[in-house]
Amino acid sequence: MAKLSPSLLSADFGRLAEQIKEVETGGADLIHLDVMDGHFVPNISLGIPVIKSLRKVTKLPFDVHLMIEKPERYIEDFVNAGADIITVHQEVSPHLHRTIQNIKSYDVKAGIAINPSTPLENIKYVLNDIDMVLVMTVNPGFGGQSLIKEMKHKIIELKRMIKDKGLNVEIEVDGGVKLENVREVIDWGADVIVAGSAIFKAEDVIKQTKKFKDLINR
Ligand SMILES: O=C(CO)[C@@H](O)[C@H](O)COP(=O)(O)O
Repeated sequence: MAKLSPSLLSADFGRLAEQIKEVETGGADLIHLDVMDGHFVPNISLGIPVIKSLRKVTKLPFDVHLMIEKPERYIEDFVNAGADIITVHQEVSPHLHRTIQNIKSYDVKAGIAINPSTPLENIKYVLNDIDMVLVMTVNPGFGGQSLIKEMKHKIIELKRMIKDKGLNVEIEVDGGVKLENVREVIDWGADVIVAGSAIFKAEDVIKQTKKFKDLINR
């Protein structure tokens, strides 16, 4: 069964604790935290102290997506802040294998994120070492964009690669996932669904999270 990881990027930043409780009540499986540095992506979001404070609010796993340059410098800080999964971008990690080893040395799950234009070839030789691939289905940096249709083929191909190698690697799909297309995205091969604006911009966040869960479990 696929899991739901609501992205706090579209939440009300003045009520983050409350909004986490709402998606938890609605049945969220993880909490997706987007960290942006204004360099790798043209936006700045939240960082280590915010994650540390939010860690007291819930026991749900923290799925931390680092959209930052030189992520290897901050792995220990994010572990100490309470991350359960740390995902770094392939595009900013020339020593990706070393960074993965570093994440795993803390007993935390390691994910690799790839931008829409990044080929699967770039992660082929580290697939054995990771727990998750985060496929960006929008250009990273902002919530509320539309899913890039071509990513369907990437997700299907990645699923086949993982299956052929007999690996236990999850595919997380991030960007433009709505109630209208979540079933389709799961059919392509998604194991973890990230949804930001489709959840937090809804009038009733608890009800909307439940709707996502119902569709995912169908
Ligand atoms: O990483 C990102 C954006 O860079 C995402 O996690 C977004 O926050 C997803 O938002 P929606 O497309 O679901 O609104």
